[in-house]
Amino acid sequence: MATNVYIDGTWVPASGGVLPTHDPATEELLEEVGFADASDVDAAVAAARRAFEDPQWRSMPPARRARLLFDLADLIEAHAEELAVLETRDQGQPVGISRAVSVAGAAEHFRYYAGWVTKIEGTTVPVSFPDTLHYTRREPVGVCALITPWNFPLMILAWKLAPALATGNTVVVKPAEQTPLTSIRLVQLAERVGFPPGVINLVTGDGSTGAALAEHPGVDKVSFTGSTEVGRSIVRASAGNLKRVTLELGGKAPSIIAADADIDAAVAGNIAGSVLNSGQVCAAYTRFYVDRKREDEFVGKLAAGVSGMRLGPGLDESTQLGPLVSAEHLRSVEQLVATGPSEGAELVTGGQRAADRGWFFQPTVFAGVKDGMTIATKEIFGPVLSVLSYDDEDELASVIARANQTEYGLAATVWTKDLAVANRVAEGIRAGAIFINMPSIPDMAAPWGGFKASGWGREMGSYAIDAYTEVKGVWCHYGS
Ligand SMILES: NC(=O)c1ccc[n+]([C@@H]2O[C@H](COP(=O)([O-])OP(=O)(O)OC[C@H]3O[C@@H](n4cnc5c(N)ncnc54)[C@H](O)[C@@H]3O)[C@@H](O)[C@H]2O)c1
Repeated sequence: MATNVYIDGTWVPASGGVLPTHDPATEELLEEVGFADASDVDAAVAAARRAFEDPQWRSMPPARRARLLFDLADLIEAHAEELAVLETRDQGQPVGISRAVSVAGAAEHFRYYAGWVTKIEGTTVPVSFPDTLHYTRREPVGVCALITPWNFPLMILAWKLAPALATGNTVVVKPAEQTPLTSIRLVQLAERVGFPPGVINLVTGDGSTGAALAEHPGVDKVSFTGSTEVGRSIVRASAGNLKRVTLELGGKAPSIIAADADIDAAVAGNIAGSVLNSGQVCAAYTRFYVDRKREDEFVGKLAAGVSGMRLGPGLDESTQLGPLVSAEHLRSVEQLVATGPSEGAELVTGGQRAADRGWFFQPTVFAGVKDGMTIATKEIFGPVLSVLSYDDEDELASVIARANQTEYGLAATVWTKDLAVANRVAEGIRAGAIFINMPSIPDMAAPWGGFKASGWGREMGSYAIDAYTEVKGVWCHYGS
């Protein structure tokens, strides 16, 4: 079954063969899934188009569409443990994170957008043309390609699928090749809920499958979460028919720790905000700008905190840090970490692969990091924390300027008891989400997305309703 793709309500063998997916904790082959080629993508897009035009979906009463999404949320919860274990086996994250963040987050996302379905309203507009009523309608964009990454595969698919369906679109889902299993399972659950055939299609495959979707003239919108580099190629590929494009891309979030911060709370919160899922988080805090007066204390406690964390397989309930997702990603983290000492940073703890078997990497802290160093500028996407420093709070403007010296702008955080400092940082940092005295946590009701090269558009809340709809203005002349 896993080697099949889901097109027009039927599981059919993929035309491009199979792709392996591995358990990152053991390196063992977990399963082979279908490798969809361009002909599968064609078929999936055609099915999504037919379903989009079919009155069975197009004219489905909103309350019925809402019911489908509520039912899917319930079914996810009914299969919560199975999904959590599957996510951990495929992705590596500790099973507690799979339960509390990935699965619970996915179910709540479907429930939240189920609530929206019956509340997507237009407006009336007081146009100056005489005897004329102007009103707006919100209509679905059409066929949406949902292309997802490997770090939170189930939850990020929910971020896209729930609002896309809530607004009446049809979709072709393309999960990351490293972690396709929970996306396949989610689509199987959606099938049981009773979405009409063709509303949801799934093509597993690698970047070539994603590229075929991004280029396809039958796709109206691409919603992509992944690397900034691939995001750029999606924009280029989408130019042909000027697809709508939403991009959630990379990050290099700064954390500013003021002299008056409660250092114990700042250390705990920054650890939570940086090494969750072994740092494979787009909004992970990675650059720590600490007032020099508190630097030694902060570095010491940060290093003690991360080096005391339990590394292990995600299925072990006591594990706090799981493996990285793949051998390739482990190599990339190792290479970037190696630049730290060679460019003059002080390695305080970690810095090495943590086991011979499984793609584990030690949580790593560097001190004495300078702004231009590779570890302070490149997205590492691993448990690697770089501490920089600044001289005193009069320099807040310059700290903000240094924190802004990055192509990214997804998230940032500040740790202080002074509300004026907190709000100056919130105002000055060019990023889509600023967390004051707290770890970075997305919430389905709040906008999520990046400034600069961290992306285009916003997901979540009412912003996702905007992202998956077109606005139509209707002019109605009723005079003689
Ligand atoms: N901003 C956010 O909300 C957010 C959330 C999670 C992850 N991310 C980012 O995702 C990245 C890690 O994920 P990744 O390594 O899976 O990203 P990636 O860009 O390598 O892959 C993401 C997806 O795109 C597909 N893909 C690859 N090449 C493609 C192409 N040319 N055309 C179309 N699709 C293509 C992949 O198969 C995969 O499904 C990090 O940069 C991280 O910051 C961002």
